[in-house]
Amino acid sequence: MSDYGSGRDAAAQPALRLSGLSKSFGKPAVDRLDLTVQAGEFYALLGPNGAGKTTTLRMVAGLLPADSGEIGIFGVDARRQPIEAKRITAWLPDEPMLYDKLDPLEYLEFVAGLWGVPPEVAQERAVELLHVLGLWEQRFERCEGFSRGMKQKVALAGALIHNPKLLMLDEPLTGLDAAVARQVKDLLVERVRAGAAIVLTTHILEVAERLADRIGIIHHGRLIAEGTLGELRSIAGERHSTLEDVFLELTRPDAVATEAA
Ligand SMILES: Nc1ncnc2c1ncn2[C@@H]1O[C@H](COP(=O)(O)OP(=O)(O)OP(=O)(O)O)[C@@H](O)[C@H]1O
Repeated sequence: MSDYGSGRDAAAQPALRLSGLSKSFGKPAVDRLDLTVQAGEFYALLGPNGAGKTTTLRMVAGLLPADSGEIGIFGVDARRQPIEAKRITAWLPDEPMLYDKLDPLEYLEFVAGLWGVPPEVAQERAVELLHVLGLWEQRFERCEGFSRGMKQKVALAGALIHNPKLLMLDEPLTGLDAAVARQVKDLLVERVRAGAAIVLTTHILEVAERLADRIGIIHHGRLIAEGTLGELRSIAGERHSTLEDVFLELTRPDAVATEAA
């Protein structure tokens, strides 16, 4: 059974449904974006620099007000019920901020407190996350002395401490060495298997190719293609065999928008 099921209504709803989501900073950054991700699905959101990925994730996480459109998270209207939506959503920014004077255990205790997680539950989850992410030995060391990858793992643990059902992860694997990246990937796959949904942005196309159930390509704030790797290959044309080929074909400046646009 799913670890995340909380009644029939939540189970029947997509984990994330964006409809006509828009945000402009003078010019459109996200432009009438429609996107649906199901529970138990690993979704990779790809796009060139400045395509609108981070802006999209920040709106879903409730950190940036949308200009228009709808954001549904397991049936919760995130624009009208932001607190309820945040309770079930994790947000990992591309450059996470930690409280450097805290050690990982203290940090997780602090974050769990913000979410109102009961201390005994928080303690159990913190122990598990620190073990899974290979941070147990460093649990009493201040984060200020940590490498970037270690800080990234502490931030990820913090993002997961309230057992969110939807994980919005902005470049979670960038800059991690192979061993650390493997730990993080394994943890994410395990969460998806347990019924959570993940939306992950990455410029590492191999990550999307290997992990994602579906891939969306965003360009100029619009979803220009979406599907499994096989489906994207047929959209781009059969001669494009790798995701890199497909991505470069679909996002080249003179490419014609596809059916997903
Ligand atoms: N706070 C802001 N103020 C003004 N413009 C912004 C702001 N945030 C994003 N933008 C603009 O919105 C567009 C989309 O940016 P966004 O950060 O969402 O892209 P991205 O796909 O995440 O890019 P990258 O892959 O480089 O991280 C860009 O043109 C960017 O300059």
